Amino acid sequence: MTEDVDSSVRVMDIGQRMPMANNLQIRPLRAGRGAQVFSQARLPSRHGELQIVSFIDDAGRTLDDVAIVRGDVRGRAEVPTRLHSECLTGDVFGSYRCDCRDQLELALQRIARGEAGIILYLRQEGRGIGIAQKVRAYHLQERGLDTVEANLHMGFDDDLRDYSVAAAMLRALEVGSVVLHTNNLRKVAGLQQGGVDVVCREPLIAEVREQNRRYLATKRDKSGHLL
Ligand SMILES: Nc1nc2c(ncn2[C@@H]2O[C@H](COP(=O)(O)OP(=O)(O)OP(=O)(O)O)[C@@H](O)[C@H]2O)c(=O)[nH]1
Repeated sequence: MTEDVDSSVRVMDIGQRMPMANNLQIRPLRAGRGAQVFSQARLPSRHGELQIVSFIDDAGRTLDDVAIVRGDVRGRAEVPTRLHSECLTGDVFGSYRCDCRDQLELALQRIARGEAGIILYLRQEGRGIGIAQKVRAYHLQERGLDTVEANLHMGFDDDLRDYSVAAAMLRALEVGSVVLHTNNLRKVAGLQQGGVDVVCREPLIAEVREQNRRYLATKRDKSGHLL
């Protein structure tokens, strides 16, 4: 490991990179595995000056999950941090079926206000079932099932997400401790189990719309979200 001269996170020495063939194998990180920073770049944005950081796992495989970092987070205490689970429909297409995009915007605004902050963009589409199955879940919801019932009907657990990857990424960023912006206590527990010091939780409440009212109620009543 070497340190970039003007970077706020540690990046891999170019000579330590795994062969290209390995880098092309993109697989999810298994629980308990570690991560290293692979590369980073400036990301000037509508939310100010940010950095985007990519990672590899212990076997040298690149991860699809990335960190959006504001300021110098290394060794810093109480860094505002958000774990955002990918939601193609909300994040990209602005769907009102969920509150994902509003939460992402809120999180970006919050870290833009401060000196430091982190958003981990985790490729956990549909709480881990993927986009194809999520569309099927939407179809079932249009026939009367709620979010959890739809997942169960398809033979999945209501939430397949694992936060060990997120913990490994935060450890790789060498963050001192975090303030986690979430309504989901599983995220807090997941990071703590992964050795991240979570000082406290900050709620992240997005606008309730007619189209996402049932989705939010199900999160509160069945998934244990503090809403
Ligand atoms: N399976 C399924 N996943 C959904 C549905 N709507 C949104 N999602 C996914 O749910 C994830 C967001 O998770 P949520 O449970 O809404 O919120 P959270 O991230 O657990 O909690 P917060 O940190 O408080 O936002 C994203 O991966 C979305 O793609 C749905 O109807 N079915």
